[in-house]
Amino acid sequence: MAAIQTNGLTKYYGDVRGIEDLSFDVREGEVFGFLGPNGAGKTTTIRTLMGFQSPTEGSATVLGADIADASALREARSRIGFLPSEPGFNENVTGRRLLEYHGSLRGDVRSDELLELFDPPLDRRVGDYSRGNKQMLAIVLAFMNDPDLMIMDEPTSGLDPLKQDQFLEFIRAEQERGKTFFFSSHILGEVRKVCDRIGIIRNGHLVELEDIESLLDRTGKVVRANLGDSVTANEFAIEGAHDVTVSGESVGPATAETDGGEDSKTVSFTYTGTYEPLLRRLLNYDVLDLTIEEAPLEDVFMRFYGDHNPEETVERVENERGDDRDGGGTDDRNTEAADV
Ligand SMILES: Nc1ncnc2c1ncn2[C@@H]1O[C@H](COP(=O)(O)OP(=O)(O)OP(=O)(O)O)[C@@H](O)[C@H]1O
Repeated sequence: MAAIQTNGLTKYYGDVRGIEDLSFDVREGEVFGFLGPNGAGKTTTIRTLMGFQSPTEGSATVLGADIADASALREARSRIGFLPSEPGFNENVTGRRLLEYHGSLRGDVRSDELLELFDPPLDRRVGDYSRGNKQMLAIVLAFMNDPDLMIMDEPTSGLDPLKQDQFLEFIRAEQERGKTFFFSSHILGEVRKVCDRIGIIRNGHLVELEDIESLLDRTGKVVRANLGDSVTANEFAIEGAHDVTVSGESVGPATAETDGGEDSKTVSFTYTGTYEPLLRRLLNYDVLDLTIEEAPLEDVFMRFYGDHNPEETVERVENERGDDRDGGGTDDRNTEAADV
């Protein structure tokens, strides 16, 4: 059974599209990253899956419970942890009080262990917490009853880089214990560290769904080299190099015919090939500095989906996915808001 299954899930806010026709599944035991730029529909998806709002059309199950079935969803939620993007706490009480309160409602089997990793100042008023401390408290509250499925909306926001890494490491360890994760992010770097598969959402549509390695292979790397010798764009017209730039000025895609006429010692481009030809080419130069990094997510969108009509992209993805669907779920329409 899939941990999460959506079928044509759609949510409109009046005339405003939140999400449209989302169909995907999250398998038990996997870490699934849900990526998209601001306003893409990530929070809408999560809030709909949690039963906080009802879909306009389509259906979904979470740990087997139909999100339109309030009592089934309530029961399933005892095994689901939720980490919202902006935890809304009662700011007048201490963290410890909230911990006790949540523990009495949902159970507490591991807050001591969690507090060793994520350590908000429990005896202070939550209203005096920094954003990072609030997020750490939210993490402890979400995990303290040891849920099987964790749904998280931008979970690392507010955490400093060290805590972010610690949190991602924690996710990996939890996955080893058989836990399932569905989380939204707009940071490709963080999802690549932990996710098995990712879905990319844009303008409310799912435009990509695949395992992380395949996506990164297609995305390519951003290469930037400072050379001791002068270079022109044409010299890096190797297969797999895109948008070769010298001196910070784009000269367009490199081809054998193209030579931007630039004379510079810095070259940068996106590269989608294997490393060997790239390194061979670089060996012809006196390389003073070299960085090879993942492309920012926004660039990924621009490269693959920049001018495309989302509907066309969705059609392509659907065709590519073909028989990859389980086909479960119901065909409920216009369901009532779940009472959770
Ligand atoms: N309560 C609401 N009322 C009206 N429109 C909404 C509401 N919530 C979201 N929307 C709209 O739905 C679309 C998707 O928003 P959503 O918050 O789901 O995106 P997101 O991917 O989570 O963005 P972000 O990363 O900025 O949080 C946006 O156009 C947004 O303006």
